[in-house]
Amino acid sequence: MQIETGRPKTLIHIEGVNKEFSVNKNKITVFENFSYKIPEGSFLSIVGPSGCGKSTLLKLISGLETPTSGTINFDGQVISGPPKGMIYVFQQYTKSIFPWYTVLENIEFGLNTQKKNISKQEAKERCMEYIKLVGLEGYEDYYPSQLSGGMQQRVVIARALICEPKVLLMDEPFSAVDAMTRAILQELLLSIWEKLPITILFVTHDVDEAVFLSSHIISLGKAPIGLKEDIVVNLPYPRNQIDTRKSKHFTTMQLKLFSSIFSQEKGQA
Ligand SMILES: Nc1ncnc2c1ncn2[C@@H]1O[C@H](COP(=O)(O)OP(=O)(O)OP(=O)(O)O)[C@@H](O)[C@H]1O
Repeated sequence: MQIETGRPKTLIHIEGVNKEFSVNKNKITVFENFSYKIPEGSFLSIVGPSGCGKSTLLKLISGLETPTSGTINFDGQVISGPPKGMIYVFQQYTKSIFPWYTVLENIEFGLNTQKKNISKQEAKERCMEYIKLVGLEGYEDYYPSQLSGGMQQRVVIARALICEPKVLLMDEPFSAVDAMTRAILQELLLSIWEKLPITILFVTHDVDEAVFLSSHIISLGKAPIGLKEDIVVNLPYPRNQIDTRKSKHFTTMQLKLFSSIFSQEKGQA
């Protein structure tokens, strides 16, 4: 990955962003003069107390929300709507896949949004590549209702990846599955990130998950504080759920982030 080969290029540049919402004539300021550079090839997690603006930041980067002022550049272009090369994966996988399509057809749908002129055979081969990548080989003819929650989320991930995005935006993608499935999906996601030339932006409430996955973490303060901590996670890849968690660096970082967010949440409660 880029992050291991010296000085990485900035892929996304957030410059002086202000974001305000108006609700019933009340103004909510989420970001004030927020700036940040996201390195190409990084796995960046965004953490912070509830309501600090994690999802808003992801939506601003994806072009689903517009900054009140300031700019966000992606690959040298100012974002003014959903840019090509970014795909959003939501928490609620059940709402993201088509129940009337099989696994293969769901993934083919992703492919068809990108590549119109490929043969049926070529499309099937490409889909099978991604089905294997997410560990769903043998399930290609199953319908979503015949799969577990974790398997459905794998379908969503494969459908996103087949579009060959430069950036995968994930908003709490594993929060609706049980703890063990989540641990398995975390390892799967890391193995994919290590294989593909992709940058992942990942919103999570779970600092443990953020430390396990990320090369970089930003911790946001209560709105409109914006950036509170900017951390490079110096844990070697490949990581796994047992050895990585045994590391002293893992527990130190996890505790530091947890106490910072917990004290802010407690102050608010
Ligand atoms: N479309 C919107 N209209 C009005 N206010 C909004 C809108 N979207 C977000 N907000 C407000 O912006 C602030 C940040 O919300 P956001 O969802 O980004 O926070 P978050 O850190 O992702 O929260 P959580 O951890 O609880 O999911 C909140 O006060 C929220 O009410």
